[in-house]
Amino acid sequence: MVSKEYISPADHPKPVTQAPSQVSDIIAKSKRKRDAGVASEKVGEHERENGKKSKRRESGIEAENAETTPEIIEKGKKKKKKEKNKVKEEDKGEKKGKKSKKLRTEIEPLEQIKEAVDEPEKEPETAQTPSDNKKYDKKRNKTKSDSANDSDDALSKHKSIRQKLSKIRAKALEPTLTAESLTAEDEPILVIPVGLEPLPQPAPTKTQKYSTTLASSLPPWLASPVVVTPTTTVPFISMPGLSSKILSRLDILQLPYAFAVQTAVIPLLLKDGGDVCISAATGSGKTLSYILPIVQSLSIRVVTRLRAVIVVPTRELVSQVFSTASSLSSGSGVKVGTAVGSRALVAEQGLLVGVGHDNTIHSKVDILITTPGRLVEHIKSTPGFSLHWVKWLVIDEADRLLAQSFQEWVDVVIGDVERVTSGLLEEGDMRTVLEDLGIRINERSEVRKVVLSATMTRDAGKLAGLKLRRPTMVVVENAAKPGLPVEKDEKMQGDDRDEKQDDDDMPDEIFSVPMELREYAVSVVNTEYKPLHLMYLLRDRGIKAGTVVFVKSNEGAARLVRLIDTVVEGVEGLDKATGWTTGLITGEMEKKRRDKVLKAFKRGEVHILIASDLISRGLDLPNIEHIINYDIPSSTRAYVHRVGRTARAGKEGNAFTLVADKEARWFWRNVARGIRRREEGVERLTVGLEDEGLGWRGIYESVLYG
Ligand SMILES: Nc1ncnc2c1ncn2[C@@H]1O[C@H](COP(=O)(O)OP(=O)(O)OP(=O)(O)O)[C@@H](O)[C@H]1O
Repeated sequence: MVSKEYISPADHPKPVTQAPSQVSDIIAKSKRKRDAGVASEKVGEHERENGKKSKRRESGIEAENAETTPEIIEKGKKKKKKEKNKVKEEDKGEKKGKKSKKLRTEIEPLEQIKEAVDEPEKEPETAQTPSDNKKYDKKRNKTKSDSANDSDDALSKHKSIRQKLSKIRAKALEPTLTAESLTAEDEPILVIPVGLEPLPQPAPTKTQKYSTTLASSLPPWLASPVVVTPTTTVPFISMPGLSSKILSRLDILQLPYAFAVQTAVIPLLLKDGGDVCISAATGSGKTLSYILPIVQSLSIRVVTRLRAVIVVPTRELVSQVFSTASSLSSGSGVKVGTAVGSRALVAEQGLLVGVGHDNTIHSKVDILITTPGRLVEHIKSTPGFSLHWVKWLVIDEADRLLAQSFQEWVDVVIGDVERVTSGLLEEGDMRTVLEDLGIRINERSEVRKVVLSATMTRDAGKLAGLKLRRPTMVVVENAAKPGLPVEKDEKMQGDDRDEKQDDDDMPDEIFSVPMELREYAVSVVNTEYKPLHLMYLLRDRGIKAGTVVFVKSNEGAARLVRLIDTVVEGVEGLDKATGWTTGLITGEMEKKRRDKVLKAFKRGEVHILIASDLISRGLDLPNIEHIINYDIPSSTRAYVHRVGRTARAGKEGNAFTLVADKEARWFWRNVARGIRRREEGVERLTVGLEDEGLGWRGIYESVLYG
């Protein structure tokens, strides 16, 4: 049995184990210098402190003397009084400052008039109660007893105030928009309410609101991404930095041209740099954009160590990414492994780590593709499983993964890789000194995070947990038909929709679907006959295969399969005429059964695949031509992923959504208008029901009502 004790921090090789003696001398000298600098700074501080103390002593002596001199007492009182007045003035100013800007602009001229007119009465204003009056008298007496110099000062001050007031008065009486008809004789108090009346304002337009919210609420790296148009393409052979081995693999795989996302992301990841977030439509080739640089960078390694971890949300996606990584790395010696919850943990541990002759534990894989929950299990309970050497951390379908906690996976995984990184940063001090001396050292680089989705969140708060370093956002976007950002309130009003499910759409997010996708809304006149609408649609559009029908629940999906099968069986020869064979795939099925159905669908033995949202993300099946949203998706984001199972890698595809009356408002606002898509937009379709008791309807009715 392997034990965790085998991996002590001392076992981890450090980038620099021993500095050359000459170097250590220099470092020691530089340290002494630094220490001396700190010491002299401290002396300086000490001296400053002494200076302050002596000043304090001096003022202390002054104060002592002052106690014995009546003139100085008087001066002190005056000073206090002045300070008191100053505070009052400041308070007044602060209160004024709190008024809204709008009110200020409207009221200010009026207040100036009011102050000017009220000025002579200002003093009595402060003495309203008998006690106030006494205080006021006292104040006056005190003022009278002031020295002759002071009264001269007061006189000149008073004069200058009066001059200022007359200027203000003159200015305020100039005709203006707000106080056009005012004169000095007007009673200001009567005029002020006029200024409070709301001024006519231009009605705020929705477009303004969207653009400002989106731009202003984002940090600069999210607000100004690297934008690539989806039609951009270059031959891999002309892409700088690709090794001959990789080029020959691409050649074997018959992939001569890089897709748009790959043209931007591959060169970025081949160079050193910060983390990268990628937002590109479904089926645009995001997987290859990160697998390729990872495989190339690892193909020069000597020892197998866990250096890349790719996290995806489902087991199906683990298999899919594994297949891309394996085919690209074939012949390079890079070892790819998977970790998924469906396998026994112990069996999987044996596949991921092994014990060498010298009893040291080593990783059996360079790249691990895993679901988040299983990754956490290995971190916590697999002896010798370590993220210490991890150079790449990929989070695919990031918006979904970040929305779900899976044993607090973000904290556990990021916490683990951050520990490694912070260790490197400490070593970085030493590195800087060495590099300053012109000495290059071999170093491990920081963990590089690659975060992807077709509906990448622009919520910086959600991304914060990933602790991104110097991030760059890459967006593959067409500007053909800009969609309006989704507005949260609109969605929440969506009839019988589940608010919680809608929560993953941020207000003001903009989504895109592939340009090759044609979209239709099929209106469901009578929801009782919804399954029939689906069947008529299939029949009328001549759809025979390559179709995935999305249903909102596992139960609903299973029910729909039974219903269609029964109706089809009820009409003699119908199954032959339509050519339909149905298959079911939902989350509650065993992985083995799910794989079987998917394989049958891939082979074309299953024509209509009825599925829950389990396969709505990432799944890449080349023969999907049609997507049917039998149940309306739970959010705009969910719609984008569902329909993205077709029209992939530049191929054409169709998406149909059955829309009941009560869902229409939400659909047209959020899906039809809220997504960037081809010029044609979403087309309306209707299917006509047969008369009662006739044709398929007759069979359907007899199945349901006997
Ligand atoms: N350069 C290329 N040339 C031809 N085909 C490619 C290229 N890159 C990727 N593909 C193919 O495009 C399809 C879609 O790629 P991928 O699954 O990576 O899309 P994606 O952007 O991850 O989509 P999603 O967001 O739905 O997961 C795959 O079948 C893949 O093999």
